[in-house]
Amino acid sequence: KVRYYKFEVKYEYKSPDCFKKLMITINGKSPGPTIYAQQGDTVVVDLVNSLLTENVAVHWHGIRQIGTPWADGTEGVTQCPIAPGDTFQYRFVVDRPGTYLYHAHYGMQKGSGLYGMIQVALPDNVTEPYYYDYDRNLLLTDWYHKSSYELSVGLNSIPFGWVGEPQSILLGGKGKFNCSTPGTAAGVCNATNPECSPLALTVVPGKTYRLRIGSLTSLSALSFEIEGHNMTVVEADGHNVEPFVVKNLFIYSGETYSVLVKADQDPTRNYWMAAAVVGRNRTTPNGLGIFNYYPNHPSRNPPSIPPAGPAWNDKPPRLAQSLAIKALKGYIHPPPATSDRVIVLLNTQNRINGHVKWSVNNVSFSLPSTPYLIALKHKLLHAFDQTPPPEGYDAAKYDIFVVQNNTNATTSNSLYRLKFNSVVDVILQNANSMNPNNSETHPWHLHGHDFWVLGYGSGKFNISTDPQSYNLVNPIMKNTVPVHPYGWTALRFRADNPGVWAFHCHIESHFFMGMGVVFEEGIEKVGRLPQSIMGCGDSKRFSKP
Ligand SMILES: O=C1O[C@H]([C@@H](O)CO)C(O)=C1O
Repeated sequence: KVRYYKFEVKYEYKSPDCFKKLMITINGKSPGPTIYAQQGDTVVVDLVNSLLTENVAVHWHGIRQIGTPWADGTEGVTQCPIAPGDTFQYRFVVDRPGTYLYHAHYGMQKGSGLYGMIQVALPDNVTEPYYYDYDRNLLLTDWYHKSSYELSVGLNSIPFGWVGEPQSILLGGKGKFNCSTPGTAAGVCNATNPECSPLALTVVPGKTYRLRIGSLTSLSALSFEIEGHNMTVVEADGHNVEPFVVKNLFIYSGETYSVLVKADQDPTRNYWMAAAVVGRNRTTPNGLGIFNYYPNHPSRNPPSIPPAGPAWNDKPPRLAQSLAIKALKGYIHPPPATSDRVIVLLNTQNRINGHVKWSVNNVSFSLPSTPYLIALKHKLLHAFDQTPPPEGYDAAKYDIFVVQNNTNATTSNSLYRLKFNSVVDVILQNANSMNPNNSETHPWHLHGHDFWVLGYGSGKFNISTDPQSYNLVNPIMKNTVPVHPYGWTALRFRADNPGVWAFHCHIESHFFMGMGVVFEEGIEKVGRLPQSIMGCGDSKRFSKP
């Protein structure tokens, strides 16, 4: 079946957290419409760029784009940006059931509100290996009052202007900024604006809900909880997991989870839903919503104090959750026992020509003006740096626990070329940032694939001993995974999807500052590229019919 959507993308004044600012909406809303489809369907989205003076591109996060690498929506990698006034048609098959996301993938536009969720149902007559009465979704985001332009100019300036902590956390696009915060200009914040009434999720007492939770924060790692209720995690990034019960769910930007929640508490009242920042010293108030027991009024505040959330710097429970996620028996995709290539990616923050950057093996990523997919397919080899990026770093000499100068860091748009169908291991190695005693959590997202998560560890990855601890029995497959502070995360994937695929930190500002790499595989197997992706850089000449 074909699922057709028309998305009109434009700027509007909105007050999602009571503070009025320009934001990007889809058909007048943010989050945009949820895309509903069934496994095997073709999704068609006609994206109308009504931003007037701004380009756009939309990425379908978690959809592998098998056979349609040009529909991945990654500006500079798989397509030229969509110019104002243009309509671009995305057409792709959703080949796996589960919970996915979509969001802008052009500059730092995601942070302006261009995002939503994708739900892919099982084929008829196939049921989930768990029971629920109703299916709901919830998108978590963080929210800045400055425009994404102001934020990106700061990041690119000397001296460096950091984006700082967001002003609000939004649940389903709604939050509540305290309008009496000092420095808030008169007239821009209105606490009684109905646009910022809290999100209410209405439940019928006694029923079990499958709650599909996705995070598309620009910066924040979150802990989500529903006051007084346990949640049973059953799905992660579209894969069934061995169920485990949590009181609070840690979720990083780019991840999705399904949890089962039973409305089994006192039905005469409502309960708080709360999302708290973790991993960074939080100054953002917790995002709140109402878990509304029918027939209580959805706007009736719960009688209790909202949950405070866990301490931001309590790391062990976060690592423990990562380690708890295992593929569900009966749904295990066994990984290949060995790999053909191991790429170690050292994540560092450093200064290049006075600019603060993030680098991978001392290379800070920049996008070429001709998208790689077009450059490689049409052999425009001058379009990007042909020097292969480093396979690793000098682990014997590098102390990950201290601030390092990394004076050899450079900016480059080179990419990793993978042998088609080879098995690749990627080790994400975290390190100290430019601030003493600080290492951050980075959620890394791979386009075009699901990867096996083979393991997590603390400290420096040891290539001769740590692989012995890999989980090759029931590892989960995911498309986004955290690398914890001063830790490592080991992934394996098969380079079997012809195309060019970004792999990057899903923190908007970190990717903007260079924290990413690109993989190419099987470019010769990619079919004829559509005209519609052309028109920028050296691809101008192909855009003429
Ligand atoms: O990229 C970043 O820069 C700041 C800080 O390290 C410099 O002010 C921060 O917290 C980041 O994540």
